[in-house]
Amino acid sequence: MGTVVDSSNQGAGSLPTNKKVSVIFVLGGPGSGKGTQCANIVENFGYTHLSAGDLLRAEIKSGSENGTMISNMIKEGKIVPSEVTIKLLQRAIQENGNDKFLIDGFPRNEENRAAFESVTGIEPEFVLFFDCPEEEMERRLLGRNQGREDDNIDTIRKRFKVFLESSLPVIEYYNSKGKVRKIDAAKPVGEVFEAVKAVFAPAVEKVAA
Ligand SMILES: Nc1ncnc2c1ncn2[C@@H]1O[C@H](COP(=O)(O)OP(=O)(O)O)[C@@H](O)[C@H]1O
Ligand SMILES: Nc1ccn([C@@H]2O[C@H](COP(=O)(O)OP(=O)(O)O)[C@@H](O)[C@H]2O)c(=O)n1
Ligand SMILES: [Mg+2]
Repeated sequence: MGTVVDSSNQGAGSLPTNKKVSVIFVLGGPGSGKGTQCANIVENFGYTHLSAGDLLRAEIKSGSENGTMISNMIKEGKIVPSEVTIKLLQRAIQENGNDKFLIDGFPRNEENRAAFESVTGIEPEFVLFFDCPEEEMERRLLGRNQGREDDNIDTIRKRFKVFLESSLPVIEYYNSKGKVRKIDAAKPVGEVFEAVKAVFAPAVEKVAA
């Protein structure tokens, strides 16, 4: 597949159709509140929310040939090969009229990160990182009640391990590039959103004293 990267388009990315988009990666452990806060950001700042997990679950439901493989990986808390997830993300971006996207739960490992960058040419504007202790995330996941096959204690433990071993290094990578905006996600939803708003609100110019 051909990758079209317009080198004059500094900072923003290009997809193979050459649609120029601005992307924010929304990362954090399972249950840290990514989906909840993305809904708030959509309402207030005009982004389109793309959850990698939601796209994978929709792919299972659609009866796709990859459905069984995806379903087995989600039940084990494993990360689906990036070519599958990236195809779903690319399609969702191309089908949408918006040019501003929150990509939630992706990239989850180095393979996700490197493949997305080389296939799409997109670099995130920044990474929103929801930092939350495991005990709190566990409590939230066990109370989520969305009927998810992976919200059971065995799979939750596996997901935490994958987060520490594979996803945190991606956050570290972006941190070393100065791109991470870390949020204390252990607080109540409204307080977390206040911190999120401070990241999205346009910088106020400092007035010289
Ligand atoms: N700040 C918060 N305090 C308490 N519960 C929360 C908070 N944010 C989200 N939740 C709840 O925790 C669960 C997981 O949140 P969700 O947004 O689905 O997280 P993620 O997408 O990171 O897994 C949901 O039931 C949600 O309502
Ligand atoms: N980039 C991604 C995102 C999710 N997934 C799979 O989908 C599962 C659920 O992801 P999710 O983002 O919906 O989960 P939460 O962090 O919202 O609880 C993960 O545990 C992985 O099995 C993946 O394989 N690759
Ligand atoms: Mg989620």
